[in-house]
Amino acid sequence: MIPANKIIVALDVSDEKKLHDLMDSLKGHEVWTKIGMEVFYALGPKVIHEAKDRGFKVFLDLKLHDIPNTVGKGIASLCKLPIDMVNVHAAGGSEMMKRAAEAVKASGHSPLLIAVTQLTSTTTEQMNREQKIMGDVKDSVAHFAKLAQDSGCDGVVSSPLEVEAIKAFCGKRFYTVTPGIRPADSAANDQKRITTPMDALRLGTDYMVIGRPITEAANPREALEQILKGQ
Ligand SMILES: O=c1ccn([C@@H]2O[C@H](COP(=O)(O)O)[C@@H](O)[C@H]2O)c(=O)[nH]1
Repeated sequence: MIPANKIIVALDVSDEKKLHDLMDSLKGHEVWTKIGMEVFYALGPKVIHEAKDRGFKVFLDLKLHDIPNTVGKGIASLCKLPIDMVNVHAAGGSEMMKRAAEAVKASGHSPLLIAVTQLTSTTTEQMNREQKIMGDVKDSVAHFAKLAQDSGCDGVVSSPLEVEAIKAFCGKRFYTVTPGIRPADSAANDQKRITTPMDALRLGTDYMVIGRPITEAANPREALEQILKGQ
């Protein structure tokens, strides 16, 4: 069994009716919802209120990555919304993450500040070739996790495959938020560093982010309930 409050459902749609139907289909389960670029850019900040009104915690996943001043002020604006988690890209650097952390603190309601390490769609080979970061992707993730922790973030986004390394490096209380979750019978799509929900749980993830295996299922509620049962 997987505790519902460890699951963050990625509401990656741009159609308003589809969004409402999805949120309604999840009602009654203690899952979080994730508002990402697709839905936020299409429908705007009201979607956060709509998720909160239905009783869901909200992870606003806009992955800010810009100069420190812009990110600090951007995070300050986002913290006026009733969000429970927000994020930046660790590759933006320590000064940028520190400004984001200061903005969260100053906001008074303190959503968790999470930094993206290496996207779960990135392989070691791609990272070596395109980013010119040598070595294994796990080492880069652990490096960015420590940088994020030292800069005042509460946790990181990584694949479940890196959770043990992050916890060893940053301590058990540093949060891990892990997309790249695929039930055994689901397509990987563009995700590269993946595990099943049960393996993510065994590896010690704090929150697992699941999108298409639920949102593109014929019956999203049933798909969620299968995952909760550990199937
Ligand atoms: O490294 C990352 C960071 C964020 N994501 C986001 O998570 C969901 C995953 O959706 P699936 O449909 O389950 O693949 C999506 O919103 C991404 O933007 C990520 O996948 N990897």
